[in-house]
Amino acid sequence: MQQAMIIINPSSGKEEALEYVRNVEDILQGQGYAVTVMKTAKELDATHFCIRACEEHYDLVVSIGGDGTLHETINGFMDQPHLPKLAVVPLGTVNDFARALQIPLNPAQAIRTLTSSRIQNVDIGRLNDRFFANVVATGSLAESLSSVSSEDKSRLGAFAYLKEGIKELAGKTAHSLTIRHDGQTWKGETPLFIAALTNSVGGFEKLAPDAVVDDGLLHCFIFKDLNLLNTLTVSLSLLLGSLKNHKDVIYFTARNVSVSSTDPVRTNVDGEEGPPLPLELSTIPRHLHVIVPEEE
Ligand SMILES: Nc1ncnc2c1ncn2[C@@H]1O[C@H](COP(=O)(O)OP(=O)(O)OP(=O)(O)O)[C@@H](O)[C@H]1O
Repeated sequence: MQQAMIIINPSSGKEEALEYVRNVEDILQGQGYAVTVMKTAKELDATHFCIRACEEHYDLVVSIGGDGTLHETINGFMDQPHLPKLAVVPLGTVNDFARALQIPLNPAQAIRTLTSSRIQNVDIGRLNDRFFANVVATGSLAESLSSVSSEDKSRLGAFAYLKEGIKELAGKTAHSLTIRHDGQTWKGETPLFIAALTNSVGGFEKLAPDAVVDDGLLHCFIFKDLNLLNTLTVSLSLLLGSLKNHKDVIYFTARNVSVSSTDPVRTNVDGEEGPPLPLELSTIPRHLHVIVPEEE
């Protein structure tokens, strides 16, 4: 019999996660799976549960929660010879991974995706000794992103990040970063560096419109300068999907990127606070096997 593990964060979204578990169990049992439900109680539980699913040769892991739960879940896949398929029921406020894969943001509809026979192979990102699913950001603006409140994210969606960013611009100076890729080195002051695996970052689905989930590439943006005036034009470019053409933005793609600084600089990884610099970033192409909706 095939085995499925449901990893659920009961605190995700508006604490409505548990309502959906019965539904997911019914669908999986209807497909012939023996189902194990694992509820997270604290940080890293999802990683430990997923490691167990790999070691015990589960066929499927279903992550029910926000991007934070998904991030912890995929880190359970690290260095595992057996990888179960992955399914996602998004319950967070941003849900970049689901957006990038056209998994419905409505949980009831996302659950119906579990009956799909379509598997999408998806790149995973490596950051030092851990994985990421969507994005790594660093610089003084990225530091402020970790402090965006859940209330603001629920109320304002992606614009919560713009609000926090604009507030931050008034107060802080840019850090000096060294960014290396493909034999090239960029050195300079920047308030924000972003490396995205998918098109959707912070809920902005057009931030990296050229990013395809299985292109094996990091889509990187260096913001050369963000004063209050050009932030307006950068924001407009962000909404229109033309950020890479903005005069104050450097865009490049790479398979390997390193970022360092002489300053102590923090990072934001998949929407949560990440490790401090230095960073070694790379991709593992098509490493995840994700259940996605059937093509229309
Ligand atoms: N039972 C729990 N109670 C509180 N926090 C938990 C629990 N289980 C896991 N966590 C932590 O909650 C963090 C955030 O979870 P997640 O991102 O899934 O939900 P969210 O905060 O609702 O989503 P979003 O960030 O999109 O708003 C996880 O990274 C995890 O460490």
